[in-house]
Amino acid sequence: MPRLILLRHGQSQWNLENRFTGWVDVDLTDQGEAEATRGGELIARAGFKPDVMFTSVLNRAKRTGAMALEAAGLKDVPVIEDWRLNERHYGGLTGLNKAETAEKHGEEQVKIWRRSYDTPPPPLAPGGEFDFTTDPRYAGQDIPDTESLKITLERVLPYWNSAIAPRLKAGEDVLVTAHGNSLRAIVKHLFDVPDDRIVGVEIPTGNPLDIELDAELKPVSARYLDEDRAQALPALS
Ligand SMILES: O=C(O)[C@H](O)COP(=O)(O)O
Repeated sequence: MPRLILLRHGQSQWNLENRFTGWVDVDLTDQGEAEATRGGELIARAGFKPDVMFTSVLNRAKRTGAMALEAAGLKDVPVIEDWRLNERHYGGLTGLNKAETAEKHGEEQVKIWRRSYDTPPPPLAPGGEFDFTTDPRYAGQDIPDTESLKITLERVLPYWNSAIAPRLKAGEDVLVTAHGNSLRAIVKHLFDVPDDRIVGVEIPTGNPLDIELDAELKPVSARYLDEDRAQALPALS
């Protein structure tokens, strides 16, 4: 049975500062690095040896994956990176402090922007500090200026179907190191979570989510490897 581990990056500088991050390339904190290493140790202890690692193009995910593989003694695992595994694009909220934004717009509005399935934040104004359209990593790509989880899923899922699922269907084991919301999109798809229930799914930083899949890639079992930092998982159907 194919085995999939989803690993959200370790704590980033802007997780610590409570700022909307999205596509900004902030690095891991010391705690984030420790979480990545611990994630790798747990992966090794669980006997997981991925055939391939997929990651986003953002450093916090790439570094978490590299540190985890190193800690697991699996440095030689091939790595494939793609922007479609990036964090959801936080649009005009990018860079703002989450608590200050809640004071300004109200808790309820910020919750809608953060956790509703299909309400995107306001778009990012072009030409500002966080305009990614000139970033060479996205050259030639039709990139968004804001994303809800639904929009995020609509670019994660084609990549899942074309690049990741075929490897699992071929019987390979796969590690995906990515972000809170790109991983929520994958979890929504795999566990068939209804639109109004995905609000309750939170993925902790640096805690490997170990999922055993059947031949049709339906989850057969799922658990966080660090039980002390686990969050509730959707029911297996
Ligand atoms: O992009 C961000 O700010 C975080 O990584 C995820 O944010 P969220 O908890 O608001 O979804």
